Amino acid sequence: MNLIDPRTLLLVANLFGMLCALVLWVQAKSFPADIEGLADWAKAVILIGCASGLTSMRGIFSDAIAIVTASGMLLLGQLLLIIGLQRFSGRKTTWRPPLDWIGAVLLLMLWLTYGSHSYQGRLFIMSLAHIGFSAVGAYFAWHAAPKGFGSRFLCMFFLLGVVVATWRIATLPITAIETDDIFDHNPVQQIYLGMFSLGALGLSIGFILLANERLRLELEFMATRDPLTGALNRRAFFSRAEIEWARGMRAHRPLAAISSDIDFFKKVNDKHGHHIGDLVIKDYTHRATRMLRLPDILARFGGEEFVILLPDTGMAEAKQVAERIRYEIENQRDKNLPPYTVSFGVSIAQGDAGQMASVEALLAKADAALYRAKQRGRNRVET
Ligand SMILES: Nc1nc2c(ncn2[C@@H]2O[C@H](COP(=O)(O)OP(=O)(O)OP(=O)(O)O)[C@@H](O)[C@H]2O)c(=O)[nH]1
Repeated sequence: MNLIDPRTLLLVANLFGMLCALVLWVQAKSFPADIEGLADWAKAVILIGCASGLTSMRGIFSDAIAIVTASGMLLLGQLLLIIGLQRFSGRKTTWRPPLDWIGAVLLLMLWLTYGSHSYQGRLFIMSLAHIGFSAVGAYFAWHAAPKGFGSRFLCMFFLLGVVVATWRIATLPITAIETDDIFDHNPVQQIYLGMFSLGALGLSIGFILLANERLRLELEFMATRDPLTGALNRRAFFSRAEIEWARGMRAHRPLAAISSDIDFFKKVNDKHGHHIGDLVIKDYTHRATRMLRLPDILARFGGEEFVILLPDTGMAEAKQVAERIRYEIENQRDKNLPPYTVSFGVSIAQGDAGQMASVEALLAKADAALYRAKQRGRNRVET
């Protein structure tokens, strides 16, 4: 029975696989350096493609090439998929036990080819190795960030690899005809080959999707966040603040803004160096953020200057928040950082139309209050 010519299917799937390798290669060259693993995947897909190509040359090339070398390339390709995923996830790469196992499998393959001439034995061993790699791949794909469609798609194709190889082992006894031909006309073998070829293609597409999702998140982060602290930048702050402003006005709810500035920050830099200055800025961001509620927005406007927006918050409460942060910064010191203090200026819009014209006007009032706090000795809250 001939469902579809297996050689044709293998050839077409490999061709698409090579195109995916090209895409992965271009991505590896053009994506930010911290998105790792793409080059490993490109190499892996090429290795797996070449292994399938050699396999399809059974009878033309010697068994040492068409069986043993092809199996070695296939296993190395599968290992590279895992290595690529480990790099992508920022994990330590594990070459060593897997390379030893691959060596052991190849010795066994040599014996099954030239010693016992067991086609079924070779299928069994290779399916077993495939189950192992696919299961590990599914684990890493599931845990890869971002946990979006790409990670799930990739995980599904690895799991499909586990299922297909398990099914192939389970059907070995009922297809136990010693044909010694990978392209035998047994439908189980044809489905296995087809699923295997499409599986490699699906994995490549999954990894491309995953890497693209990571890139999109990184670009989004770069466009909206301050790189030093991870706090919102000025542009992102205003787009969020406009929404809160409109919401507050419509519901007649107050909206508070707190401007803050680290005191004598120039001295911190001069005395302890720019690196410690950076750590102080990060420390302030981290600790102030921890003391805010979920709808509150903290943004770094540049240097040591920060703005906090508190939706649905009146003057007394906003002043309390600023005072709490000021007190915490002054009294709960990180022993590895120099002591520092922060000044605050608080302003609110009551939520009544006509009372204050815009977010900019609200911030200007908070800045004026901050200026007074600096004038009146720093390390204080003014309204
Ligand atoms: N380490 C570090 N320093 C920065 C950064 N951005 C700005 N600065 C420094 O922050 C200092 C701000 O100094 P000033 O504006 O004079 O204010 P100040 O010394 O904090 O004095 P007051 O605000 O009046 O209390 C400058 O020396 C800047 O070089 C940054 O990202 N990292």
